[in-house]
Amino acid sequence: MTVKIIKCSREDLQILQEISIETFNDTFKDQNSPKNMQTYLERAFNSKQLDKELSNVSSEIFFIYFNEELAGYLKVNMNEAQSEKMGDESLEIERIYIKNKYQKHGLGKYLLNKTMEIAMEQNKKKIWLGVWEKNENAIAFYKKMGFVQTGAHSFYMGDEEQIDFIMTKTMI
Ligand SMILES: CC(=O)SCCNC(=O)CCNC(=O)[C@H](O)C(C)(C)COP(=O)(O)OP(=O)(O)OC[C@H]1O[C@@H](n2cnc3c(N)ncnc32)[C@H](O)[C@@H]1OP(=O)(O)O
Repeated sequence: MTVKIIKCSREDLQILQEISIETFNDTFKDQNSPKNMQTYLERAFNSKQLDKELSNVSSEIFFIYFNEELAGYLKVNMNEAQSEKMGDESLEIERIYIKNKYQKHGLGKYLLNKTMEIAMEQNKKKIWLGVWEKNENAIAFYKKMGFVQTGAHSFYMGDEEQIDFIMTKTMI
């Protein structure tokens, strides 16, 4: 098996859009109304929004390939690109999404390790993320990777207010 992680640029917008929509749909469509899903997908993954995110120097997006096939992606945010004001010593994992058929092959852990490398290079003290309280699979993954719950915040899925757990890992 070969695994490669490659940083995205603005030229990757269309592929990023496709994998973002596919993985978000697969993860959440069974627990959310079609209307709320549609509203979220259009807001979060429209071309203008993704181009803005790809152009932001305080964010980095990576694709992960498993045996040359695109299997998932990672988005990390630093400084003012973070979704909450966590300060310059923190780094946010905004998204780790692995396509269904590649889950449980260790790829999430590869992306987490990539995040740790970035955090170390940039002397960050903490890595944090927000994860939907009902996303038990991801919560179990992050706990296994050493994250602990440190708070909660609101998140809007369409017109429904949902609770995200904030989970944090302190860099040693
Ligand atoms: C901030 C956010 O992005 S929140 C949203 C997170 N993303 C999603 O929910 C999208 C759908 N899910 C996924 O993309 C993936 O399942 C992820 C990212 C949650 C996990 O990635 P995977 O590639 O499936 O996990 P991976 O195989 O790397 O597992 C790493 C370790 O976590 C453990 N693990 C993974 N999932 C679980 C689980 N549900 N329960 C317990 N342990 C788990 C594995 O056993 C493995 O342990 P090991 O290191 O002892 O071998």
